[in-house]
Amino acid sequence: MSAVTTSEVGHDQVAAAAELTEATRRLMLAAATTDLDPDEVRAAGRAMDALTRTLSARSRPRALRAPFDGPADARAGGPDSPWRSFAYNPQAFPLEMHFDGRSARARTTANSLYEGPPGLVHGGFTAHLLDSLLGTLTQSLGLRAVTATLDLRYLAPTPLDVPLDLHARVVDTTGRRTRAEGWIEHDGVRTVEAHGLFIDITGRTR
Ligand SMILES: CCCCCCCC(=O)SCCNC(=O)CCNC(=O)[C@H](O)C(C)(C)COP(=O)(O)OP(=O)(O)OC[C@H]1O[C@@H](n2cnc3c(N)ncnc32)[C@H](O)[C@@H]1OP(=O)(O)O
Repeated sequence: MSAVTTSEVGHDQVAAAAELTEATRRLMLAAATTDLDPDEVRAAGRAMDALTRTLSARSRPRALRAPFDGPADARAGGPDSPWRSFAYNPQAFPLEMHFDGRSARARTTANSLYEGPPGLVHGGFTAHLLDSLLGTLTQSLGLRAVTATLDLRYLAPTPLDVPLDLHARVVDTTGRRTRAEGWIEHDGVRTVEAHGLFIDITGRTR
């Protein structure tokens, strides 16, 4: 079944979905870090199950998603016009991206939900962040491309709970192949860098 995009539902429904997604992320963090007594934790779990039943009364087959042109529209608004990735999917790590020429940047903080080694961000989540930033940058340039390769170098530990700066740029495009690179830094120290190859799938039906 085809995905439902935000261009197919009303503005207020889109806004409500974004608010619910943020509330769900707050709930996930609270659930992961609560130190309440066992009885209170179980009561909270029952309350959550009741909410799950309420929300499931009418469902879509997939999470609501942004239309393909969304990042390009944000780019057209200039570097001060942000694009918010994963605004309707609480499982994914959201990013507020800014595009400028063939570059993109974002600033975020990873909380306890993204922990790998104690106090540090899991390498799978930093890969997710860089794939999102590089992939959305290519998408913002109008390329309908998917990741063919993503080479990562974990240079230094990426800490939780502090501002992380992400950068990406398109290196070149030849035929269907676009190469892009990006990195994450904290306090001027580069912790992860990525080189990606994105292949244009224009014309492919699935
Ligand atoms: C917030 C939103 C996030 C947005 C960003 C998310 C990005 C993603 O995560 S996308 C999901 C992950 N990626 C995928 O699922 C892709 C799965 N793979 C595929 O669909 C296909 O293998 C695909 C499209 C990459 C290539 O298949 P196909 O269209 O048949 O291309 P094919 O004809 O084999 O190759 C095309 C060109 O790419 C090259 N190529 C393809 N794959 C690779 C590869 N892995 N390494 C190097 N080169 C490759 C080929 O050599 C060929 O080059 P040339 O044109 O110079 O001869």
